[in-house]
Amino acid sequence: MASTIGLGADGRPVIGIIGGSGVYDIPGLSDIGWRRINSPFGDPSDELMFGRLGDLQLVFLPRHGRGHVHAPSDLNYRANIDAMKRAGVTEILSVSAVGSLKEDLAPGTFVIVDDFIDRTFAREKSFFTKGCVAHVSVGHPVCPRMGDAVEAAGARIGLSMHRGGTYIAMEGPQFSTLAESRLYRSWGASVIGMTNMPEAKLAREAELCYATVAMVTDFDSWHPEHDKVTVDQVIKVLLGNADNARTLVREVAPLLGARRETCHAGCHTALDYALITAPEKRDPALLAKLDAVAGRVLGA
Ligand SMILES: CSC[C@H]1O[C@H](OP(=O)(O)O)[C@H](O)[C@@H]1O
Ligand SMILES: Nc1ncnc2[nH]cnc12
Repeated sequence: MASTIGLGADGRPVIGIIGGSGVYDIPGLSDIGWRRINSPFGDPSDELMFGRLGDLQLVFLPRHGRGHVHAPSDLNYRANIDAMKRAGVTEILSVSAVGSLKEDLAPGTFVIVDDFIDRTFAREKSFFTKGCVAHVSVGHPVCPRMGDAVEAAGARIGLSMHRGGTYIAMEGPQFSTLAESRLYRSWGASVIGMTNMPEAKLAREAELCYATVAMVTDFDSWHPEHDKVTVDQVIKVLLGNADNARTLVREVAPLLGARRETCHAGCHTALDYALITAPEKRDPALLAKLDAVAGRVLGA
């Protein structure tokens, strides 16, 4: 019998969208309702918006809250991912604004990121802390199946897309210095942002597929002809591309929704060999909090 791990109650995927800067809703869905989902890890950024696209269930979370009230370092990434999992989400597509670290990734380009460098340092990065330690693999932090779907959807609607690229996650909220920007370029990173880590790592811990589509809004600080990033410049490019991002989401959802089996890349079984704390030493209070994230392996 086919495994139903990683599918929703109706045997279909439930698509979660985390909208970044400039993406605070997804128009065009039916049966829309905003609902607060409580998480034992704290407050998610906002209520979650539930809606349908045909026969598919979508769940949307504005990463910074409606009205962009939360800074990257203040986001409760654990609560956001836990709430998505509690809402039944099986895969997360992140939409993010980024600076470009490469000449050929001009503002307006959509990059289907396939790797990350995590330079953040002031955030909770794991669900698995004292009393239930786990180490998941993030060697391939992005779900390749989702990347294929985003690429196909982008081609269908004629978006300027680039498949592959490393996203460097910085702490922020200030943009990079010239020396930092040059350093990241020397490391071969393609784009820079402040939010996708630890989000992607936590999604993996929660056994959710994760992919990000990064909208280039600026050339960060390294470019001799564009040597300063400003929010108004970022917003201008964002507003010009937000509709494209929303169209992309509506186009990619049915492709993701076609799956009827557990993700072949292993995202939905990431915890199979990850727990290391001896069962008799596990902290019952932490185990209770992990009911959604790790219920499959903890038997909750
Ligand atoms: C408004 S520019 C800086 C801001 O935009 C990006 O956020 P997101 O990934 O949520 O689109 C970047 O990481 C910063 O948080
Ligand atoms: N240059 C940049 N650095 C970090 N985050 C960003 N988001 C958009 N542009 C950015």
